[in-house]
Amino acid sequence: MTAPTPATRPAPLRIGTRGSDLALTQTTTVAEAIGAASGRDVELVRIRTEGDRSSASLSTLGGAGVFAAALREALLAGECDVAVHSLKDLPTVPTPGLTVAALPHRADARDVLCARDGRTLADLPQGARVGTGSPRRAAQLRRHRPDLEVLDIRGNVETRLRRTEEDLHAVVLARAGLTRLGLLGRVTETLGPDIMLPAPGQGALAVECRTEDLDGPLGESVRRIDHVPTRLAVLAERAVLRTLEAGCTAPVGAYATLHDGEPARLELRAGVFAPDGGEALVRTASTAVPTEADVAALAEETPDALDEQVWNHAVQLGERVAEEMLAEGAAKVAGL
Ligand SMILES: NCc1[nH]cc(CCC(=O)O)c1CC(=O)O
Repeated sequence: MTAPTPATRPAPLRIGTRGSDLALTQTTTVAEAIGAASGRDVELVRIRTEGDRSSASLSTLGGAGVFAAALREALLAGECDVAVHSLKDLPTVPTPGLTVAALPHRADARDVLCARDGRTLADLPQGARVGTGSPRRAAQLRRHRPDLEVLDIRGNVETRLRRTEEDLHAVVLARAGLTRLGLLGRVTETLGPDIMLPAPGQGALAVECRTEDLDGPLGESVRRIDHVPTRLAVLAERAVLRTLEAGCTAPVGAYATLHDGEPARLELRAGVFAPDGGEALVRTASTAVPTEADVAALAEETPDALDEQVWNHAVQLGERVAEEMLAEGAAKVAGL
């Protein structure tokens, strides 16, 4: 390869990231993908966030998006050009001036159990102590195993895993995070969506940039790593969360999958769970969506029609399911 002359080579894309091991591996993967897809140089910029500093319980920390807020401020202030977030930690309310330009291919969205002695949820000892900081996971654990003692835990993935060698029998974590950290060996059971409905957007990353950069070379570079099936699925999942007016720590789960065919079908399962594990309201629904090939053709010919002809199908599926759930008392069940 011949190096372009320095005068014409654009400055590296500066990609903002949180400093945790998980955030760094995630951002490195995205940075490499953008670099490979666009041929541009990329560099990582570390941004410290309140969520990383505080050891307070996640559900008591200043509300939605503590992890995302500092990264977004850095992006708006021009300290970086692109921010990489875990989608499930991103509030559904849009930030003026910022746009999620790419949702790359998502990893396995499911939750997993990491237990002592290779145990599964069904064969944990009576009254076992299980750690999670997530009201959604706690409610579903109690639903299947009312005898468990569910403890609120915090900290990064390694810290939480270590507790299974100390005072806990098990912890529940996102499979995607363990995959990225090379820690899949610690998984003793992958929990299906019928047992543990994942958080909306779990396993997906969101690549955000300033809206003003969308139509330029930066937007063009980032959009290359967008993945249609992921975008469809997470739009439906997050529409559930938004319509229920629930935050990212509410006991709400949603999981959508795309099934091939002519037309393709997007299937959504959504649920709200009473914190004590007593009640649950779970609904499934599906809708026809254009095939990936049709979406690619539209993106080429009439990109302005994508919202109307593609993405709205997913959003409306999520809204419809959430509205049905609200009519059946979802807000009361989940304590929203
Ligand atoms: N809330 C913390 C968080 N944010 C994203 C992930 C994992 C990866 C993902 O879901 O994208 C995790 C850890 C976990 O829930 O186990």
